[in-house]
Amino acid sequence: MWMKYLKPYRKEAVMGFFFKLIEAFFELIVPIVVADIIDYGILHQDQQYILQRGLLLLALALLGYACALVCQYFASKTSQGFGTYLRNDMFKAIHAYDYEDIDEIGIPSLMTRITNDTNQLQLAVAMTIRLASRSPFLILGSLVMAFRISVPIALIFICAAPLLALAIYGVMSKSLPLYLKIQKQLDHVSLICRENLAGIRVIRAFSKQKQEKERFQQATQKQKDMQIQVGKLSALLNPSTSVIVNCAILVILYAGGLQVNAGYLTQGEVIALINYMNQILLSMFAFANVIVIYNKATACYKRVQEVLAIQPAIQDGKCLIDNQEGPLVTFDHVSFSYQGSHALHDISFSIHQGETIGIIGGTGSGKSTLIHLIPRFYEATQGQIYIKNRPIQDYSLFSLRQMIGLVPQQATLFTGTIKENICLAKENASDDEVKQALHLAQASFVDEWKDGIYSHITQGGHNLSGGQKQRLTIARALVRNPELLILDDSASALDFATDAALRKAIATLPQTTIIVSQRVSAIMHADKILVLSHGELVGMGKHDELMKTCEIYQQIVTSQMSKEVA
Ligand SMILES: Nc1ncnc2c1ncn2[C@@H]1O[C@H](COP(=O)(O)OP(=O)(O)OP(=O)(O)O)[C@@H](O)[C@H]1O
Repeated sequence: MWMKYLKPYRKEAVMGFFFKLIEAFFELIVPIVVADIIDYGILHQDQQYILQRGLLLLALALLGYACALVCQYFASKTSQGFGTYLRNDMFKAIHAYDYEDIDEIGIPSLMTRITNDTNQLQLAVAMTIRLASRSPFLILGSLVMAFRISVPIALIFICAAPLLALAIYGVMSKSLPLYLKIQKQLDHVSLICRENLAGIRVIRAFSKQKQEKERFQQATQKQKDMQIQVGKLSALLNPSTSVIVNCAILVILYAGGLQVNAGYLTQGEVIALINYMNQILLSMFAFANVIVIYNKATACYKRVQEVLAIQPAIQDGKCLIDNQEGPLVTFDHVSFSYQGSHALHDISFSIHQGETIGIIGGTGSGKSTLIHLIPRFYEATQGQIYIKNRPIQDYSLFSLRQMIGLVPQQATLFTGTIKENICLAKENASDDEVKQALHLAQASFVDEWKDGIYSHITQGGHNLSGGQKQRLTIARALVRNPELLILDDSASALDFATDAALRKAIATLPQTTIIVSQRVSAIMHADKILVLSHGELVGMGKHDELMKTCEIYQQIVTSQMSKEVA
């Protein structure tokens, strides 16, 4: 997977790698130049030489800095490009998901995966370019340089380097699992945060601020404790490695001193060896950091891969909806379960063109599930659904969904103007068409606003009342003149008068309509009423027929209509 997303940026990645190696190469030369200054410039009091070498050091530093900048540029370009490409692909994959897949992973998890997890992978890419090449190069380079200066002293390096690696490994192996736990705890903290921000009105309405603050405090406290624990462990790293490095430097000084006295080494070379020792230590630290990032990235990689691996089970058909005769929708012994739990059982009915169908039933009886099968948000587990006498799977999803104007139970609006929200259903709807749809949906309140249909809707439609939001979503479904209008309990926030006016307006339209409602008054005049109970179709017919034949319908009517009708 990595390679697919890195492929378009491979030139940049190679360039970044290359410039980082040049920078490391300059770093390796510095101790030699310093040694020259000590051995020749200071020994012979040659100020000209010291100045020249000093300028060379400055030039090396500037060149190194320039290379680091160029590498940073290419690393950022590669990692940002990689992240963007990956995120776009994930977004595309999520949009193709069936509802079932979305239910399974969950929206908060999808959000974390597309934001945090991809960021972590992006960081791993950048760090691979910036550090993964530099650190091993510097460690090996320093060893080679040490061997070039003095083989016996280089043997001290050979002993010290594995000890250093061991000390770093010891601390890392203990702290890495903690880093992963911290990452999970961070997910938990952000989940509480998101839940609280999204549900702030509910929390205030039930005066649950204190409990929520405590819940948040507990989560952040746990995270703090874990951070301190990992901090304590990491704090061991410095003293332990310093002891090893300083012991090694002591031995280098002692053995180097003997070699200087014997005339095998110069003072400058001893200083260079000490510098190389320090470089090995710093490079090992940097490499350990890369390993931490890789470990975090591995966990994220799995989560990202899961998102990309899901293949939608619902396949697109090829046919377009035409003007064929026959019932618009037919359910033939349809059953449906959510991951094994039954929601609909053996449902059969037909809806003819131009009819108004009412669906009623208790909470959780399967009303929404039933209508979600018509646009193929979910696929029937058993039985067959036909649209105009053709199996629903034959139709292209686009054509099928274009035919339907669905007003979901929860009114969802997007940031933008009212017109932009309405035009979601019909891209090029004119102002007049939008106004007409608003008028039909009893949303004429928009006319009274200063900016009319160009009034702004804030995120989630928070500047509108529940009833206003519902009417706008109804207008959105109406603007495209759908062949089949489905209202899923979408007038629940309207007062009785507005609800009645809305039904009257809709009844003047030629399209087929399905009204799902808990209110008998909303469906009692329908051409056919379906009564659902525990996922079963327990009654079907007109109001008067059901009053005689369906006990559950009678119960619903008596519980609701005693005051209104009787
Ligand atoms: N996404 C889902 N995953 C798992 N189970 C679900 C899901 N949606 C609904 N259910 C279950 O399926 C059953 C039918 O739910 P459905 O939403 O269709 O009922 P409903 O009649 O529309 O209820 P309401 O009138 O309260 O909206 C319920 O038992 C519910 O718990």
